[in-house]
Amino acid sequence: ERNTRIFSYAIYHTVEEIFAWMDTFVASNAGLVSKMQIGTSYENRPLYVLKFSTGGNNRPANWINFGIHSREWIGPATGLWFANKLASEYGKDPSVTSLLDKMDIYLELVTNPDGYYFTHNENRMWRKTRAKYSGNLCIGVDPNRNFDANFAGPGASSNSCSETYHGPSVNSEKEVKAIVDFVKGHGNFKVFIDMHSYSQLLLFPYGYTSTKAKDHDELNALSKVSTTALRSLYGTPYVYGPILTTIYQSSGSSIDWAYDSGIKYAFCFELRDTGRYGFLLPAKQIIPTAEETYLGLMKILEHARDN
Ligand SMILES: O=C(O)[C@H](Cc1ccccc1)CC(O)(O)C[N+](=O)[O-]
Ligand SMILES: [Zn+2]
Repeated sequence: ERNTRIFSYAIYHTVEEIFAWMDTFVASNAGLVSKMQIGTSYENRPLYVLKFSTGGNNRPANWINFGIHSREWIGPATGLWFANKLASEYGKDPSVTSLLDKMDIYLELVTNPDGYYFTHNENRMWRKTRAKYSGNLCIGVDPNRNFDANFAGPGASSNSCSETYHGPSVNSEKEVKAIVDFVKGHGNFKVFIDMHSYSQLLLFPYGYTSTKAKDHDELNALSKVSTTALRSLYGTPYVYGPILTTIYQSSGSSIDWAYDSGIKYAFCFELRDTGRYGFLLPAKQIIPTAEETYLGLMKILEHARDN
């Protein structure tokens, strides 16, 4: 019988375990962290966001979401570790402290809870939401094709059985609409990061066009700084660049929408590995992945803090 329930960051957790952890984490960091609900999923699970704030009113903010694709388990696992790291470094690490004295940080640790539950109980390789639409042959919409950014364009599928099915309409997915409404309603986000796996890439807009983003040079230079910091810990190599030329063409993605909504620092991390294990990254790589990613993330957040 386990008399001390210590939460391990070195294993993958179920959605129930993560939700329980959130309440303990918030309770033990009450002055810094609060839990918000931005909506509910298709199957009516809560869409929770952890808010890190040291005061002020609607301060410039950083958004990071994890696990929008449910089979990418390293995302939420990295997010859990990152949340704990931020809380333990505030008041100790000068950079984290100055970041949180000036900006808020919002973390959505389980962005697709229905899909995440499904990967634990039915199909480990599930990617999409679990939404059913009458007239569709298959279940699920790719949430990373459901945003209002050249919706239903090339790099998204109209076939409900496709892994990149864009859904019946823009923001049809409750999990997507909740993010859009919250981010737009807040109106003061400077950073929008969507954490994915795998491939070891740092991507920035655009995916729906070969036209260079107006901030291409700054985002490219920042990507170099971020991936260099990430690689400094364990030598993990990342490739960086615009979505279209670095991975492939895609329409309706979260970061293209965020960027076109005016959030300049819009990035997607494709975490470890490069295909040996792929989505089935062994749990022993969770903490090393989280530690190296923290270094890369901090470079982006520090840049936003200082510019
Ligand atoms: O197809 C995707 O949504 C991501 C690539 C991506 C990432 C950001 C914006 C547009 C596309 C790749 C992945 O993380 O889903 C891995 N995969 O292809 O399964
Ligand atoms: Zn993904």
